Amino acid sequence: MAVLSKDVSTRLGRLSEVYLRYRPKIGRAFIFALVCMLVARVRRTVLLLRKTSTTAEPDPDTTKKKGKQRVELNATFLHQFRSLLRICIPTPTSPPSLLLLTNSIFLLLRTLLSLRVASLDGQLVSSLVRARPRTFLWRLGEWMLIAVPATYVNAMLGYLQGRLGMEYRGRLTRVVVGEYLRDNMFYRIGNLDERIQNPDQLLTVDIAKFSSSLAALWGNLAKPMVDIIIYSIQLGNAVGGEALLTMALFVIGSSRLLRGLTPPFGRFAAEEARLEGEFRGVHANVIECAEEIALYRGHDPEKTTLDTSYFSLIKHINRTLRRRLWFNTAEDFILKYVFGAAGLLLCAVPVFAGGADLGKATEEFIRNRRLLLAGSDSFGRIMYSYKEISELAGYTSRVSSLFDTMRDIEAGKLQKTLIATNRSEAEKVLASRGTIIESPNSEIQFENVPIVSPNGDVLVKSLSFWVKKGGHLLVVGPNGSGKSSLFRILGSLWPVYGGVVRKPPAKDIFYIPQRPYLSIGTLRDQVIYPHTKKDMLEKGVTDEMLFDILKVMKISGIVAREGGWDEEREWRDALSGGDKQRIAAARLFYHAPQYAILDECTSALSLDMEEIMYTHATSLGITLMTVSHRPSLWKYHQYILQYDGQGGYIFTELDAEERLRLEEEKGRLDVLLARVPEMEERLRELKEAKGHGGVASHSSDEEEGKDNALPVGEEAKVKTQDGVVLVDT
Ligand SMILES: Nc1ncnc2c1ncn2[C@@H]1O[C@H](COP(=O)(O)OP(=O)(O)OP(=O)(O)O)[C@@H](O)[C@H]1O
Repeated sequence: MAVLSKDVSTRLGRLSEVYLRYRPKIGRAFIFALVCMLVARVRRTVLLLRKTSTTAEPDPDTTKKKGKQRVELNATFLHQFRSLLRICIPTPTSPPSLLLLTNSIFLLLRTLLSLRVASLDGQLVSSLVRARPRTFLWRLGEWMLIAVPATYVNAMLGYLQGRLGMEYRGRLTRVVVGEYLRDNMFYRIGNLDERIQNPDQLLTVDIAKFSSSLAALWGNLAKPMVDIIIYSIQLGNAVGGEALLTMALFVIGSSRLLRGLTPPFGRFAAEEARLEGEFRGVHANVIECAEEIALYRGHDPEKTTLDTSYFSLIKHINRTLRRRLWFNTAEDFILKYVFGAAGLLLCAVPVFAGGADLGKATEEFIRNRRLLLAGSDSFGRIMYSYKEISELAGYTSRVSSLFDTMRDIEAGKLQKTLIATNRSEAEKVLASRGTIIESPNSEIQFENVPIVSPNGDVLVKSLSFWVKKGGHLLVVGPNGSGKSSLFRILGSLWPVYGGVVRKPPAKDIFYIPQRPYLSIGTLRDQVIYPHTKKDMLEKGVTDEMLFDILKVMKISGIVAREGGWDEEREWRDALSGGDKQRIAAARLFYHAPQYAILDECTSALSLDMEEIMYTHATSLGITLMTVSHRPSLWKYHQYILQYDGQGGYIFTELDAEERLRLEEEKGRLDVLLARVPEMEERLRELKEAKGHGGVASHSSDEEEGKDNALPVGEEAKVKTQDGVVLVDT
């Protein structure tokens, strides 16, 4: 037994002799193997991404399901990310590229400074162990000298990251807002499509989060990668390639384990952003409709809605926090303690391999330990970045969904739940397209145009009518029959699903809606909207002329009352309903377009103000298209488009004067007819009273007629009561 063990130990001794003799070569071979492994891994990833990125168009079915979209680090993410990145960093010489380059230089500087500090640390401890105070003081001085650039570099890194975030945000916001406000996209997103629920949240919070997350990505991912390579080379030289390879395998294994344990942070981030948007939307609604809610005393239902929305949000955040707690525990355990122990083992290799004196061994141990700590910190950052990239994927998916939806809407690919009873017919109608032609003679003409709501409801199957200059049109019909929808088509808010629409350019048609819109700005801005003061002056209009316009609508007093033309206020709350409608009328007079659509815009005006508005508008040469239920407005129109509410309509010339006279006649007759039973009763009573007076009955008709005649006094009574002649006696 003893012989055997002696034999084994001799062999081990020889083996370690061989190992020590060829150690540098073995180390180099292992480092080579490590590099080959890394290259193979990167190549495999790139190939996989290339293969999948060709089919990486976002899946509409997945994006359609609100809040349930898959957010993963896959080819779809890369595809969306690349599109957004092209906006954030358009060219290699654009300002964000230069900022990124500066950032990278500072990141590299920090790594080099860290290397120097690691080495200095080792030398400081070594001089302590060797009891050399002079060397110690020199090294300490050097250490303090390095601290100056090191602190500056750290501060610069924070500053550059912030600047990068702002640069990305500015570029994205400019592009998105440009698209959002082009061609009424803001209307179409909310009304014709249902994919984007809270564009305001996307445009403000989500873009900001995406930008800061993207700005942090470079520092959290690229820098640790560079660090790991540099530290690995340094460590490889110190502890040998074989130890490094063992460590690398260990790191790869545990990182896989951690990745497996990572919850879907991307989906969590996207869902949180969506719920935040909903919560914000409910608050915005309370602010917007404060007066109505207050007058209805609707605080309880509003509170319930707010509570429900907030509860959904915090429920989600709590769930995310719980998942984060378990993940952070596992992450900390693996990264700090398991890696720490492995690192200590690794640093101990050169010490046990022996040879060096105590001072040298201490110096190497401290330096290696420092390098290893920095390396594991970098590795930790990469692992942490995985979580951050997942969140970035969430924001990427949110911001991209806005771009994708806008692109689809532009191409006419809308997604909206159909409520129409005949779904297949609705789908057919929505899939077809009509023609819009700019009218050469500035006339408006609809030829067989269906009026279809965005939900696929066919309101009018095929509508044909025209409006010529001076031929004022009245549109009437039951509620919800499609009167306003006609003008949505005319204003290009809704698509034309068939037939031909001929119309003048958009600038020639002015719209005054049911609810007068008052913008954020000065009193002057309210009258000239959507013009600016500059436009107004270019048009040759002065404040005095605006004042005269207000005088027509008898609202010029508002200028003094509100503190002058340049006064800014929350006009929505500051003006009464009638004031708002008079301002809207003044706006019409200021623009004096060829055509004006007046959609129930005089409901808060008195009859005399209404008359002033209509007569002044016609005197300015504006052709009016009015939607109104008020018979008092009929006389201002020459044509009528009357919906029957069943999909049918009549378009005909309107003899307004005659119609109004007949209407008044009919009204009077209705009053008389309502009094007939009462009068009959009264006559019967009078007859009876006369009978009781002892008058004998006569057989001849003539006699009877005489007997039944009312006494003069009674007849007069009836006349006085009603003010009209009821019975011609
Ligand atoms: N953005 C929209 N999305 C879906 N459906 C809509 C939209 N806007 C209007 N509708 C629907 O289209 C139909 C016609 O609406 P429209 O506003 O044209 O009615 P209207 O005849 O002007 O009614 P009212 O006299 O009450 O103003 C209604 O059933 C309405 O619910």
